[in-house]
Amino acid sequence: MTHSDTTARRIVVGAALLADGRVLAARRSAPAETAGRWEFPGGKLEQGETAAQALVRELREELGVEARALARIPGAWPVRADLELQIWTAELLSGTPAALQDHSELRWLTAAELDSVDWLDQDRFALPAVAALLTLPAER
Ligand SMILES: Nc1nc2c([nH]c(=O)n2[C@H]2C[C@H](O)[C@@H](COP(=O)(O)OP(=O)(O)OP(=O)(O)O)O2)c(=O)[nH]1
Repeated sequence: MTHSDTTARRIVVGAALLADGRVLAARRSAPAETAGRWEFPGGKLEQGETAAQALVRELREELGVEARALARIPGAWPVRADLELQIWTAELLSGTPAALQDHSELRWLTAAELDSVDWLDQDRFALPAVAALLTLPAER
């Protein structure tokens, strides 16, 4: 292990919350540099937390829902020198998402609508994978 491994980036997990062939996009309300841009709701992992646990906690805090992480979308994208974005698909267990904290608007987007909002730069890398998931035929 090198020195840079031991000072590894912190991880921010974004949730691609899927329901009825749509994914939830959230418009950030702060800070000024990113306000108005769209993202997958989520946040930084806290000490000792897995990405799946952080996702559940953040969606509870930010959207007021109970959700479950499903699978990680392959890839990791640098947000800053000390922070990298990972995106997981997730499903709603209960509740209706509301912009309680950190967001000014929520939208459920189909694959065709994914390009209709101004995503944060790093999130754009994950959009083709999200679009592919949204266009899969239903399992049954
Ligand atoms: N949550 C989230 N953050 C993203 C995404 N894409 C992206 O570049 N980011 C950036 C924005 C922020 O610089 C950082 C996450 O910060 P955050 O403010 O959501 O984290 P947090 O809820 O844990 O808040 P805090 O500890 O800083 O108070 O990652 C994304 O899809 N979701």
